[in-house]
Amino acid sequence: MIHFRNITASYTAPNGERRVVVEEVSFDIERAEMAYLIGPTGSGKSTLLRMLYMDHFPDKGATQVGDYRSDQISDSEIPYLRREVGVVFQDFQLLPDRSAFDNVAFALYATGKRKKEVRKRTIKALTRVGLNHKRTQFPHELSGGEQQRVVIARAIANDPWVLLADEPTGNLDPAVASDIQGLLVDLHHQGMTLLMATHDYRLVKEYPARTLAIMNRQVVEVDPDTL
Ligand SMILES: Nc1ncnc2c1ncn2[C@@H]1O[C@H](COP(=O)(O)OP(=O)(O)OP(=O)(O)O)[C@@H](O)[C@H]1O
Repeated sequence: MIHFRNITASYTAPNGERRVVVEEVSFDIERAEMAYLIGPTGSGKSTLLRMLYMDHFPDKGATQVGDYRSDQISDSEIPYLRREVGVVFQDFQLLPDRSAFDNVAFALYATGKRKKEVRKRTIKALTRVGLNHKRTQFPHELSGGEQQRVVIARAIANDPWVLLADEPTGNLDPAVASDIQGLLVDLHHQGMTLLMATHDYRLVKEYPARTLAIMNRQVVEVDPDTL
């Protein structure tokens, strides 16, 4: 499960001024649950996700992801936490000079897996996203939607129990965005915990799920039908 417990988070501007993003926020995401995170630009959606893969730490309170707590985790444990957490961003961040296969395999080699295991997991992940037949192609030979499928394959190759998606469809045409959202929802139906930051209320309505909104530094539950 995921816990946000009394989280206050901020950034310090170059002039030293502290800008509070969220204040005294608490909520939980159960294992195998799906939830959207919505809110205006700059409201703190990415910041909440970053606090789950421990790329940003709260000033007050603690986040918990599985067995890892932000106030107890050591630097050396962070890579282990990140094996349990798949992350998908809007900008695909694929290596341009590597094939789809190698982009996924690269992430697995980084965790010290052997060649045979890497190959097995890479093919499994590319098959799950429907792109194994294009595994030898380079990112520039793939459409935006296909590139995002490779990114999702890379994120799930380590079999994480939770997927954090930050505007994963933000750069895609509406029809392709729906396809990718459908793929993420399928993964959720297969048991993946999914927390997704989005601006795209159309997708929230198309694939309704628990919806959390950041408003005035707080996180509140909203009814997706009212969006
Ligand atoms: N590294 C940083 N240093 C300083 N301020 C930051 C940093 N990252 C984010 N911020 C500020 O924190 C606030 C929250 O940013 P965040 O990216 O979490 O919002 P968001 O809801 O994800 O926005 P968007 O919808 O535009 O992606 C914004 O005011 C942003 O300018």
